[in-house]
Amino acid sequence: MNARVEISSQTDVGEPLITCIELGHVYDSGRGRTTALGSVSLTIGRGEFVCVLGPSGCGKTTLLNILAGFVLPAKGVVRVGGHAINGPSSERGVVFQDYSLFPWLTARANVEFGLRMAGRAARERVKIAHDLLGLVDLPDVGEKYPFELSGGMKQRVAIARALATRPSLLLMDEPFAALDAMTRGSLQAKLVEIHRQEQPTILFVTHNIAEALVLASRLIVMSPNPGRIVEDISVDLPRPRRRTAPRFNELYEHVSRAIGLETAE
Ligand SMILES: Nc1ncnc2c1ncn2[C@@H]1O[C@H](COP(=O)(O)OP(=O)(O)OP(=O)(O)O)[C@@H](O)[C@H]1O
Repeated sequence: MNARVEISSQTDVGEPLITCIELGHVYDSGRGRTTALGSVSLTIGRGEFVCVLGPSGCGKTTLLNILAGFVLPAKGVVRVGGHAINGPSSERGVVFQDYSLFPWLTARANVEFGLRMAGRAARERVKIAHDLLGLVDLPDVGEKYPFELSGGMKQRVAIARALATRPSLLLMDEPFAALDAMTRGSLQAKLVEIHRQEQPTILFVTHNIAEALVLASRLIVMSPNPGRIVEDISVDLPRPRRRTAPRFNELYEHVSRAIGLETAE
């Protein structure tokens, strides 16, 4: 039976933090041009937790990299906090899938890195790193190097590092994709808790529909050729989210269809 599912779209985002107007990007590799983003218009409010979903190649990472300041868009307008993006900034914390910690620095020095770049005093850096390593449940690993940490621990340190400068925006590109299911579940719960406590705006790219439904208050579903937004869904599930709840499954099925998946993951 294919029951009709009521889906509410996001309408009121409160005070906007991110504004994209007809954002487009084309990669020209010399061997051909790829339109990674067609025309993306999007407003994200302060404090929202937004997951971006969509099949491979629909432009999720490109959108994230534009917001991070790593990629200059070919056309359109993009503003964060009312300002145009000119490059990377400590206002925007970034966490990638592959941990991307500096291997020659201890966990504590990794967390302190952005603060050091910003010229913050040593005593203040030590205190912030200590507090953030506590927040991600790693109070005792400060003097360890990345090679001494598990994948889940490294990703916790990467989250602590991204939070150190208290960015208004946290950009996360499949940060838990390489982790086993148990570690992934515990980091999802940790991130929900961090969002509740610190209230950063989070833009989180994932392929995993269940993960998006556990985390986000809003889902942006994208489609490829060219990359564009096809659905903007308000996640009306109470917290803590239960994967067995009928509404969870309804939304799961709806998003699967929007992405073009026939079967559940
Ligand atoms: N540096 C690049 N040079 C040329 N083409 C690129 C480059 N980066 C991405 N592309 C192309 O742009 C399109 C969008 O890529 P993007 O990585 O943004 O998609 P995605 O949705 O994040 O994919 P995935 O889920 O597989 O990570 C794809 O067709 C990709 O091949």
